Amino acid sequence: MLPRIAYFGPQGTFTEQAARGFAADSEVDSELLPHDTVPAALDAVRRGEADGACVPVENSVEGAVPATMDALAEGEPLVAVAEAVLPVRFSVLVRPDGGPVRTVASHPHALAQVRHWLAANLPDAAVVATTSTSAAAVAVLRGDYDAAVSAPVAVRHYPLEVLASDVADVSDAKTRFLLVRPPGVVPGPTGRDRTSIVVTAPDRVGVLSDVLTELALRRINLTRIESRPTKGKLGEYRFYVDFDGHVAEPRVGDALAALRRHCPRTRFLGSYPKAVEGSPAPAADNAEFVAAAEWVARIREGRGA
Ligand SMILES: O=C(O)C(=O)C[C@]1(C(=O)O)C=C[C@@H](O)C=C1
Repeated sequence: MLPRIAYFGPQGTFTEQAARGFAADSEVDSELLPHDTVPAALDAVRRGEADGACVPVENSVEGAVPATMDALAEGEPLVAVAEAVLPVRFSVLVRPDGGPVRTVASHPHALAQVRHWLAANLPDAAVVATTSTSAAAVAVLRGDYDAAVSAPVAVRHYPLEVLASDVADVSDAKTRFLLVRPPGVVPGPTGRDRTSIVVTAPDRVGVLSDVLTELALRRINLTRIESRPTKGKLGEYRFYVDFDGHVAEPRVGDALAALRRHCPRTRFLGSYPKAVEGSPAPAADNAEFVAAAEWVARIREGRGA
């Protein structure tokens, strides 16, 4: 399906592992194309140089990945067709000939997940942010820094030594990744799907409440809501909303139409199978919505009341 998958690299990131999982599920052999930033991976798809891109969206400890949120809300639309959730535990990598660790580098999300470990084990090391966990490993190899907080697989790609493994302040931390591609036919519902949208709320009283009410009225379970500034006017926000269900389901379609009436700048970011079971599958009471829509259709056609 997706012969070329761009991902947030370089090689050895958690995102590469997620991309490998998506590639393994694909019916065709996929080539994986590393990019140094999330926007670069997404732009490769927009330019037609890749058929899809794998990007991180949120981490259970540090929250949303802003680079991904912004890049999905802006530019040519892309839609998610699959998600993956990976456990996140880190290795601290050093050069084999390295001396004392005075600097330690990683992606800000990774550093935030090992803050306590660093304070306890490398209290004197200066902490430096890099574009990704693997970019930190590359920089250590180059001699720019002394240690990298990386994905455990990074040591297979770079000739570094493991100073510490299984490092994580929160032992069951997880990161969620999306596989996105240009808009096309939405994969069919599976009965345990998630829909993602981004809504730019007009500046009027109660608009966010209207958005949430449209979902609640249709008994649609909200799984995430995040806000980010639009970067235009101060005080103008986008809301990233994830909920259970698939655009093909009548009540989800109804809700999306209602949201679009409240907020004309609503962007569909995809309906895709959930990677983790959580809230109850929404398929159970879809029947009510289908039956009610059929009742209205019969009235309109003069076949009932
Ligand atoms: O740098 C990486 O290895 C990534 O895949 C990025 C990322 C993130 O953006 O959250 C992914 C998982 C970890 O939580 C830390 C970093």
